Amino acid sequence: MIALSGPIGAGKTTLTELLTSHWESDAYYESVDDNKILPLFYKDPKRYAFLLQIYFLNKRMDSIKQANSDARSVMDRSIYEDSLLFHLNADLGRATNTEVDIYDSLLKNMMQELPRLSYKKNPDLLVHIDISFDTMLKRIKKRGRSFEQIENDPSLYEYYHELNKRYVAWFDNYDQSAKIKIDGDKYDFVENPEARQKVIQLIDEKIATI
Ligand SMILES: Nc1ncnc2c1ncn2[C@@H]1O[C@H](COP(=O)(O)OP(=O)(O)OP(=O)(O)O)[C@@H](O)[C@H]1O
Repeated sequence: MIALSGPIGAGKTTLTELLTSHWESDAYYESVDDNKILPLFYKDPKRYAFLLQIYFLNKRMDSIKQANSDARSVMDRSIYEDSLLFHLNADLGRATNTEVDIYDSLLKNMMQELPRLSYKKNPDLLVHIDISFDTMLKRIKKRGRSFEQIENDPSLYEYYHELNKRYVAWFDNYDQSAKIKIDGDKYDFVENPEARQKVIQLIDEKIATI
């Protein structure tokens, strides 16, 4: 089981498609278009931050349960990034300390590996797509989801900036599985076929060492 991570617009969905078609394995996407809480959250983060996180935890746990049976299944986002996003939101005053404590202990409880459980919840490999803040902004704009646009809400600029910054330490500290970082600025696998081949090769080489 492979989990992808990376900031908004890093290309997680595209890389999930590339890898699963390369390996002929199953992809597990968390659809943004069907998520009814996400636009509400962007409109009123303080009110919906905690509910959104519970929604995501539930969805990601579902994917983990389905994906674990296949060594090459790919999930388009890691459950641990949700925690990064929630803590950022909490630091911005959009969740209370009690909500954060409950969330942290729920995540820990859900992800604890139990010796008698027939399946493992943590991925075999985390593939992190690192992109610069500049690339992140360009991709968000290009994709054009209205609720993500800075033109509609200028405070998102700071939010995205801080999120991009926190991802660096998040990846450095991540220790739930083997991990590999892909330079998404250098290898634009979304647009460039050569970069696609290179990224697949890097990931295949990493898997061979696990
Ligand atoms: N745990 C979370 N808390 C708050 N917002 C979240 C969380 N997870 C995802 N989001 C939001 O959901 C939207 C989709 O994010 P995500 O990075 O999963 O997909 P994406 O941007 O389509 O990724 P990619 O372009 O890399 O395929 C973004 O607006 C992001 O901020």
